[in-house]
Amino acid sequence: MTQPHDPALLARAATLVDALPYMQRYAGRTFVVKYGGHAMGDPDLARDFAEDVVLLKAVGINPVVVHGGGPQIGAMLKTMGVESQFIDGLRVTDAQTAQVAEMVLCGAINKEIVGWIAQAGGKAMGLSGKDGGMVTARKVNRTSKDPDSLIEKVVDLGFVGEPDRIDISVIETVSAAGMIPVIAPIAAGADGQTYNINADTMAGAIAAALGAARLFLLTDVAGVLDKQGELLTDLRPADLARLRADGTISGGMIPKLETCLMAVEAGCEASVVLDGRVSHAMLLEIFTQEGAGTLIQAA
Ligand SMILES: Nc1ncnc2c1ncn2[C@@H]1O[C@H](COP(=O)(O)OP(=O)(O)O)[C@@H](O)[C@H]1O
Ligand SMILES: CC(=O)N[C@@H](CCC(=O)OP(=O)(O)O)C(=O)O
Repeated sequence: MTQPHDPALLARAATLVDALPYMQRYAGRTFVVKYGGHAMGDPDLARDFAEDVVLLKAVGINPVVVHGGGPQIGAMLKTMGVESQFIDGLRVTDAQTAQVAEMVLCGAINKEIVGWIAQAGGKAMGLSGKDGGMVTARKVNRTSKDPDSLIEKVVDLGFVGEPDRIDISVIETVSAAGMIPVIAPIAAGADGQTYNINADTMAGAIAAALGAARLFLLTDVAGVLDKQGELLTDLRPADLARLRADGTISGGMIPKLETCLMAVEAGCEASVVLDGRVSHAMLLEIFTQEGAGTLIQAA
């Protein structure tokens, strides 16, 4: 028998041994992973993402995937000659747009992710907030101040919703059956109407309801960056308020961090903003001491 003295082989074994305490710590816990529409464009990254999720399941963690698909909804609407308007990062959604969002998110995208997970050797179950009555949505309204009169006006976003009530039994049943739930951010309201939900918001609410050990938001930057462009590795609620007040965070990062904060204040142990453009970023964050991205914890 040959002795494995090859340093490269020993390094591989060391990597696995280093991961052992993290596997033991998280076995049986739930991780909610938000996979955004921008990250889906690259087939190599999609394969790596599916492998990460299947690996988590194989070591006894319960991954729950919530996906977006904003660019794909936009592309479909464009072929129909419809332009979307966004307010605070939310797509103003009329009845036709809600129908297209449901078709794109619950159809092709959801099944594509289920397919990637199958390719990686896992079993996934595609769902939306409607399935099994998992999520009941309520309508979102925004207010804006009229610059002349300074009177607050309600801005109607149409059929944009946010989770109002979450029944976690469907997710738990699917996970307990050895499958990975893959959830599209569409839900019905108490009135039976279909609502389009921002995928970060959906993931945060589900992570809170499940008391998840981690909420991962995969995006297209290294994490939350300071004004010099350096990665901020650890943030607490007071830091977030300061970064917002001094303009360090803007645009899509504002609702993303609001979601992270809401999730940790409502029962999820920590949220992480991670670079979805980096292969296996999630494994590095979970199974190495160095971690990756920005970790957000409650005070
Ligand atoms: N301080 C910051 N650090 C990192 N990204 C920031 C910051 N402030 C604003 N952003 C912007 O937030 C974006 C991520 O939000 P968003 O575009 O909504 O992501 P996604 O489409 O993945 O949900 C980044 O691409 C970046 O342009
Ligand atoms: C209300 C609202 O804005 N819904 C989003 C849902 C998809 C989404 O959030 O996708 P990403 O994560 O890829 O951006 C939309 O219509 O684009």
